[in-house]
Amino acid sequence: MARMGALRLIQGVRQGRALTDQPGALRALTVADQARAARLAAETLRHQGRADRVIDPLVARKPAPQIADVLRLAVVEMLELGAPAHGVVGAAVDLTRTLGKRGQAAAGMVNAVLRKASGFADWTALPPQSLPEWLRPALEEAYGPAILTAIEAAHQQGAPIDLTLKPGATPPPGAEALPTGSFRLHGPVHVSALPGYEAGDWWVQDAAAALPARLLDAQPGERIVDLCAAPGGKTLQLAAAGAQVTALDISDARLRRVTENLTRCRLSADLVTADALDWRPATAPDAILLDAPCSATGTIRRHPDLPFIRDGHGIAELIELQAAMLDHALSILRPGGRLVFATCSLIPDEGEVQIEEALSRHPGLTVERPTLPGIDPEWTTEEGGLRLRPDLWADRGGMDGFYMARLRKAG
Ligand SMILES: C[S@@+](CC[C@H](N)C(=O)[O-])C[C@H]1O[C@@H](n2cnc3c(N)ncnc32)[C@H](O)[C@@H]1O
Repeated sequence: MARMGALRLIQGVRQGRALTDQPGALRALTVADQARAARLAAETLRHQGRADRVIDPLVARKPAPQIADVLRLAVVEMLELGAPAHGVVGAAVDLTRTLGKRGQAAAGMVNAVLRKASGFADWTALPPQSLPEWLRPALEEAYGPAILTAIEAAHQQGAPIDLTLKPGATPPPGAEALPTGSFRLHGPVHVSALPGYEAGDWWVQDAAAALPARLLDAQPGERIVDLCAAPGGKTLQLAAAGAQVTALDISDARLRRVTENLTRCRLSADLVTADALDWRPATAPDAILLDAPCSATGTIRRHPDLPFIRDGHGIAELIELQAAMLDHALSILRPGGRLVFATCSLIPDEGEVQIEEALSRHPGLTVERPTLPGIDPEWTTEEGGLRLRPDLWADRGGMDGFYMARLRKAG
């Protein structure tokens, strides 16, 4: 059942739907099978390029798309996840037979190909899944071929679970303390069963995603606006620091997640559903966090479906939206106040270039260079921002791609 569920999820991705946005695909499965299906689908997409390198020389002609995905699922299950070949091959043949006439006809081929594939010896030596053509050239230009390859290798590794702790809270047993203040859990974890979850002592947040709020350095009693707040990881950090937080988002549904997170963590903030492009507070805030909507290309290691469901369209509009949000945010900030701009993107036009252009549009605006614990000076950029990439901290399990900069408005 889990394999059928995984195949359905992958078919959804082929039609442009995110893995996490297919509520119907796994409805008939047990909770355990849903988890297995989701993992199998994600790992198959993460390793699709390598699976194809194993399969392509073994097939006489290109299989139909659904059959190709059955082959990929089985190859990844055997060679990456270490499942015994006998069971996987049999299940893949059965699954193929359920796929109508074309499936009935392909069952023998699937059996033969997978039997051969199960003996493939050099799986770990195969190059990782390449980034798609809509993204690869921009990243190659920005970082060069060696870093691009390291980024692709980091995507293949996936992502551990990082936690941000409330001040004074204790991390769950076995969590590794990271230099920037987050804690990291290695291996499969059932997050809501861990000590401290019910008490709201911590929340899940990638170590890189925790840095924009640290860079803002909220002080107790300060009025701070989190302009794109949902689901609320950064709102929780600002509220935990004792600031008076207004958490704004355009999506009511997403703001409900912020409420749930605040409630679990026994923290509070004022929630506002509004468009960050025209909302004006009654009193100018001391500081603003602008975690702007972006291409999310820094999160591919967590979302291996992203390269397949996007095609690069819409990025130019996002870049315009980010600049407009930045201008409006500066207009509502008090004179002398600070603003952290952040995006979980690897594309410089959504990061470094936004800040360079904002500086030229706003005379008197300055960048304050980051001086946070655990930050490598090499991560600081020319204009004074922080560029984080998935290949950094490779020996520790990487981090999400992010850009952030702290701006100071003229007094
Ligand atoms: C990158 S996410 C924010 C993540 C959040 N800061 C966190 O740490 O959990 C971007 C958010 O911007 C919101 N958004 C998009 N356009 C917006 C707009 N015009 N005004 C306000 N929020 C907007 C989206 O609904 C989304 O929740």
